[in-house]
Amino acid sequence: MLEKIILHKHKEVALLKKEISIESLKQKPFFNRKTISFKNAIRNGSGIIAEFKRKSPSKGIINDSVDVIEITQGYASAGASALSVLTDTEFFGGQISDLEIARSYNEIPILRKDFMIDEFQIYRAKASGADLILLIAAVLSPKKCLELAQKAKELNLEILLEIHAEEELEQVKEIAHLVDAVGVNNRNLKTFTVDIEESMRLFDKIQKIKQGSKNDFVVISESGLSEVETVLKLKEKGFQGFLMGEHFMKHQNPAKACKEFIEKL
Ligand SMILES: O=C(O)c1ccccc1NCC(=O)[C@H](O)[C@H](O)COP(=O)(O)O
Repeated sequence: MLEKIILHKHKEVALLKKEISIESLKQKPFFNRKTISFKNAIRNGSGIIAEFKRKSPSKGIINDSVDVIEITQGYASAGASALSVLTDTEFFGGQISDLEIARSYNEIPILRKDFMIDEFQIYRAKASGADLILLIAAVLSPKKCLELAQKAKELNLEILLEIHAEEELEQVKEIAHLVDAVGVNNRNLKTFTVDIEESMRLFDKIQKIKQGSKNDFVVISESGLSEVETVLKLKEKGFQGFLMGEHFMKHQNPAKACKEFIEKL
């Protein structure tokens, strides 16, 4: 699935680069805004990163009759530390305008959740109001990952580096000095099964890298989270952030679901 997404992403980005110049992105009002620190927000709040997600390859349509303003404002009022907004259209039904709208109506950090493969997307993330971008180790060579991380830093964006498996820890080592968050994605992208134990297995190894790098990034668990007890177990292990999409979005009132979840933490 990841291969299929990335193949499509290369075509999408090539087309966009023909239509939109980096110079024009630099002229957008959000491009020069002061970003809000995701890392600080995670450390000082509930740790919940609430995701705006209409559909996904694993679940199909989750909720496609949703209003981005109502839901993201609802998440923020519910006590989410940060928002994650999916901007991929083909596989997740998102739009870059979802991010721009969410930015216009919220004052908490926002992750542009997309498959970043080219610096153009980082300029676009900044121009559309993101505070943080996602780098997925499984789809980037170490060289590309470093290049994109450096570009993000140059634009004052924070970085969430996502891993799925132990083999990707090497990549964490390579750019540990640059990242603001390391996330373990519990979803196996071949089988789509989610296993929270993946987070548990990798936590101590990530901590070791963190100590070695002397960079105090936050550690996040992503995907398949739906039980308060699971989040409490992950918190006890040492995880600081929890990325949750489907559990809130499948609810008739995602903001209410988010509020009730955070109240129980
Ligand atoms: O969600 C998917 O099906 C998916 C498939 C292929 C690549 C990425 C995918 N999800 C992206 C995410 O990381 C999740 O949206 C995020 O962690 C929230 O997960 P969940 O709470 O399970 O909706």
